[in-house]
Amino acid sequence: MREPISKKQGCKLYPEQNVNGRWHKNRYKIIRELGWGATGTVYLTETKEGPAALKVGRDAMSITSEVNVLKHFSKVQGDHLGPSLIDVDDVVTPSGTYPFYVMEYLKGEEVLPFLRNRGGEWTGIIGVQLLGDLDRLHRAGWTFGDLKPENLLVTGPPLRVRWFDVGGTTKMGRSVKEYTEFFDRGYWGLGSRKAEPSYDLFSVGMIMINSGYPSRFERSDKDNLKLLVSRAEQKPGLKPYVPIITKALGGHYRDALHMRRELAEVIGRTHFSTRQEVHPGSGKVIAPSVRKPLVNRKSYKRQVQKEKKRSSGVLETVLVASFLLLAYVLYLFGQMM
Ligand SMILES: Nc1ncnc2c1ncn2[C@@H]1O[C@H](COP(=O)(O)OP(=O)(O)OP(=O)(O)O)[C@@H](O)[C@H]1O
Repeated sequence: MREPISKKQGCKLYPEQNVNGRWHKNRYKIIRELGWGATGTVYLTETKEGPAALKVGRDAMSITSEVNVLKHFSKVQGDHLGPSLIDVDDVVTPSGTYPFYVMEYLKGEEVLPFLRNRGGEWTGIIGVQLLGDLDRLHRAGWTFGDLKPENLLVTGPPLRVRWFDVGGTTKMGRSVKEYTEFFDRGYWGLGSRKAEPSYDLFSVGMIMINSGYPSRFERSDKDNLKLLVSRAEQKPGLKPYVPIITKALGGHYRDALHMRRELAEVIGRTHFSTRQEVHPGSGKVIAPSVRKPLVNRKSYKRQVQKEKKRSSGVLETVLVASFLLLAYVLYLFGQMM
């Protein structure tokens, strides 16, 4: 006898089971469970068009509310805000009738492991991508609410952060529907749970801190802003972003674009600036590593002659290095768009 995939949800689906939509008559073959949350269980399924994710819920109300958010997202902007919606229907099983929806299957890497294996610039790049998406969402009158690494995936190539679990998305001005303490400014005593842009920007700051502290940490009884900033300062990968994190946690950004612009500037300044120096004799650009101290006139002349001989090689190296750097910068900036 087959074992149910999951016992946590009302409706149990099995590998190889076919789910037949009651109204639209589409058929979905269940492959395996992807995960489960408060409103239902998500399965990987096979459709005529390829793999998809099917979420079956316990009650129609929460499923309808998620479907409405996904529909709204697709109107807000093409393809980054949440998975695209494919179908909405009911399935009839021996234990009852359950609502389900089918969405784009997001295949990718979890954000924290992704960042752990890359340089600090990627923390900024993921932040820039996220802030661009948040800006579109905010301008449409919504806040994401429960923004945390567990609700994000890095898909690609091209590498792109994507969101799922839209259950916490809340209309501006209301109280956020769902939150997770570490990313919630209310928990840290640094603001209210009112759904507004600064609520999500606080969470972006906390996601950046979380990238340096994967196991997270608890609040203190005293000044939590000071605690969070000092934690960020202790991680070399986060250090360049400390002024931005501080402003986000303090609620000083008026919108996501403002924070995005400053973050992009810091990435450019910190990770892609090269200190080039000009050789006093030849006037050519030399890399800092080949520069030698000039002691007196004789040694200076000798050094100039030596440098002249070496300069064509150095120039070549500098050109190749600059070209590679430029290619890398263009690649990374391409990822931010
Ligand atoms: N479109 C998708 N593509 C791939 N995996 C998905 C997709 N949607 C959800 N998942 C997986 O299924 C899990 C459960 O998702 P779901 O949105 O139901 O709940 P949650 O975010 O874990 O919890 P809650 O709804 O309680 O906040 C996710 O953690 C993710 O691993």
